[in-house]
Amino acid sequence: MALTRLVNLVDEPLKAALYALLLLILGYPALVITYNLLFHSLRKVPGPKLWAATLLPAYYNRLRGTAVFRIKELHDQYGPVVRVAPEELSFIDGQAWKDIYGYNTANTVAFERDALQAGPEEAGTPGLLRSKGEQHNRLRRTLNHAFSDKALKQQEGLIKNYADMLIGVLNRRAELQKSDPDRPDAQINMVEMYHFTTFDAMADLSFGQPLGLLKQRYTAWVSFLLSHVKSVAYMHAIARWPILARSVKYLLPKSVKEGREEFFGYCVAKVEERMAVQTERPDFWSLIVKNQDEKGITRQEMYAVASDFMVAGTETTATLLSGATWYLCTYPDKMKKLCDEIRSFGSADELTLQSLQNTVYLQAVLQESLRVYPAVPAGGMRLVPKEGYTICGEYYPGYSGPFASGRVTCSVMPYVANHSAYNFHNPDAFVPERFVPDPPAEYRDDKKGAFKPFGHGPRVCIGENLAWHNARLILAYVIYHFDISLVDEKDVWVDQPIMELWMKKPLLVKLSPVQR
Ligand code: HEM
Repeated sequence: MALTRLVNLVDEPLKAALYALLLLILGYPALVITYNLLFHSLRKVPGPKLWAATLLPAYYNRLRGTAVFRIKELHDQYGPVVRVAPEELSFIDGQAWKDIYGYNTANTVAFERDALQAGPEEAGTPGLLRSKGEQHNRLRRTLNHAFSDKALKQQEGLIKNYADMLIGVLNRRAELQKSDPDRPDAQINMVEMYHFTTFDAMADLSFGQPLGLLKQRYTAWVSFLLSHVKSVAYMHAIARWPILARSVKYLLPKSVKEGREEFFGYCVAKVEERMAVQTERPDFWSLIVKNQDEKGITRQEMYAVASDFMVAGTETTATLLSGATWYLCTYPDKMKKLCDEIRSFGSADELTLQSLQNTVYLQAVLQESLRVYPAVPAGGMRLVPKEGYTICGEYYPGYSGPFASGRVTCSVMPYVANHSAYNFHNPDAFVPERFVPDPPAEYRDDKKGAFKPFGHGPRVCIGENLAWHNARLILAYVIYHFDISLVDEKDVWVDQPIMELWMKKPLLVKLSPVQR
């Protein structure tokens, strides 16, 4: 009414312009929704109409940290492929890993990573996570030297040093817990402890010096990294709306912007300090610089890569260890089996990278932990090639029409695939036995091809071997030295939002040193 009165006050040409504007404001969304539902190239893909019509349900859930859980329910309802946004598809079949994430060959095409998911560029040049094509191939070739089996053997002493330090800190806390349980520093939050250990170890490998977290309990780095990941999740959501995409950087709160700058500035300074020193220590840069070919890596790329390693190689391993600890405490029979295996070693010195490679149950526990509580739960988004592609036997177009980005995004979300009864029997239960060489009959038909916690293809995690060694060593050390139980046995700790990564709560435990 008020609008009609306003329109009545103005003369005819202006009136016409106002009506046109009104039509545009109301008509454009109606046009987009009609197009998305009735004419879109993905209109026949199963899924709820509301999610297909607009971005709102997908990104409302992403911003609340509930998208992955909702998408799991949608797969239960609609099957192995679901249209989860106007131009986005989610798959859970193991074949989708090969089709979407596989290599470029004579018969297959490597899909490009959807850059919107990684947030804006910090370094002026992409590191490993954001690079594409030839630059990605070159960086991968150069950086592989730091992650080879030979490199890992050389790094063993360095990695063990941090596992030892962790046990030292836990011993002191366990003593306090016994003598004065009410002191705040008698609390043992295993999420924090694992973060400190993996951050210190990764900083030593990336910068030639630790952050000193295990010594000083300085948490700013860890909390910065988690808020950085959260900010990337927000920026990702904003960038999906083309009208807002260009202003993403400016929409960030000042504190987050400053935090990101500080983090990157620190990476630059530490790489510079490290490069000023001639050393034979087997950290990443010794191995990379010594072995690089003439194309090598630029200084700017080194800054970006160091920042990638600190983001990708720390929180992930700490998440795996935290998840494994909670599930083991929640399933005492599994904890007992693991204790029997690890405590059969004659001494802690016998726990080596090599000896732990042969521990069947420890390996099964870590695999099952990554299945039920995947460290990268939402996975990596990819763009369907423009000319379209066949995924799981069905052809999907790569052009999504005149609205939004025009590209079709697709992914396999590890949490969704791993918790689906389509792939796994008893999917929500923690059953390491499904990963031992001769699994119980009911788990023999599990579709293990759907389980790819480190991704697949040309962008598979470069740190996978390092992560396995690190996780085996740290968990074995903790189990060898301590009996662990939860402070609050009723709290379902894994009930946490996912903002790209798990927003982990503190995991408070009681520790008592093993009596031998
Ligand atoms: C449990 C531990 C870990 C898990 C579950 C994990 C998982 C993953 C996954 C799923 C990807 C692929 C993402 C995509 O396809 O878009 C990835 C990539 C990557 N990861 Fe890991 N990661 C772990 C530990 C590490 C460690 C220790 C490092 C060491 C530096 C690392 C460095 C990287 C890097 C640099 C990439 C990007 C690779 C590329 O684009 O070529 N990750 N990781």
